Amino acid sequence: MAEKPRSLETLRKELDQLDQDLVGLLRRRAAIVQEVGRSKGRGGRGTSAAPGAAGGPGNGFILRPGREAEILRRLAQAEAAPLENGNLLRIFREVIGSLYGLQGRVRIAIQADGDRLGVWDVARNHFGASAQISWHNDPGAVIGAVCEVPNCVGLIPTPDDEGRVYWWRQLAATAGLVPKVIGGLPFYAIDGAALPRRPAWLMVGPGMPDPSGDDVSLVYVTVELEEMSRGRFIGMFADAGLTARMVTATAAVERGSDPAAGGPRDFLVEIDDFLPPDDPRIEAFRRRAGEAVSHVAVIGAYAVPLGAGPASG
Ligand SMILES: C=C(O[C@@H]1C=C(C(=O)O)C=C[C@H]1O)C(=O)O
Repeated sequence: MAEKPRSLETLRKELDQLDQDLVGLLRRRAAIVQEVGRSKGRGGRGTSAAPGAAGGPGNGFILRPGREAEILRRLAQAEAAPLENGNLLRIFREVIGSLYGLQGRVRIAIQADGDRLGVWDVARNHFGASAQISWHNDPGAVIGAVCEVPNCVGLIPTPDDEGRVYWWRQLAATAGLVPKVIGGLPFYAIDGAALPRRPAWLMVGPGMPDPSGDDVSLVYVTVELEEMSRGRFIGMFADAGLTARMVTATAAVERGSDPAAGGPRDFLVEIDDFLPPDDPRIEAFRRRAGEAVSHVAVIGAYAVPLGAGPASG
């Protein structure tokens, strides 16, 4: 005999009970997040990050995109049907974002001088509806906010060959508080669409990020040779055991020299792997390049977005 369909009243009672159960689980999660916050405040990092990681050891920077990427990757594998996976991820992003406040106040500084709607959506889908967003006209202002405002994360469009604002050079400075790239957005797509491997926006924070297990590092190099083809440059990384791709390079004119005269240029490359600043392969690259390069610096890393296609270029 077929089971008698349950009445609307019974089904709703069951939903009410499940909602109560979910609240109980969220309360438990919130209590643990508070404890993590206290541990960071005591100087514990609560993560297995490299020295010099986000905020510097003991600084207690709240937001750890590497750890969050790990969480989301695990959830993306969870059996959620009939709930769609993108919606599950969105719910958990809201859970994570709404609990930041238990550790302290997180702020998001975004560089957007034109259309704000797209990046607003990206930021809200990631940091949640309670995200405190401020807008800035140029990357320098975003980097300034990251340096001055506690627990502030910057969002700046990923550099490309079109851009003529070389803000990423600031991340290779050798003195003072030097912000680093700590992640990229969007990290997931609610509708399950394929995301580009190189995210459209870079997250900037006050120190090196935590590794997430599948990362791309960004490396800054000043090239002294006038004649340095991109191919030869990338080949020197390969000789050091690193898979590098060119992101962009400064124009000679930006460096205040005569473009016709050539001269040193700053290159931004990305490398498949998480590179701590003292990775021996960076030292190997430096030795291999010799006098051709004068300054090499890891300026951060981002977690490869969920479901991103293979690297190109
Ligand atoms: C709880 C932590 O702080 C933040 C909140 C997280 C969470 O809610 O799971 C994860 C990483 C951090 O951005 C942590 O560092 O583990």
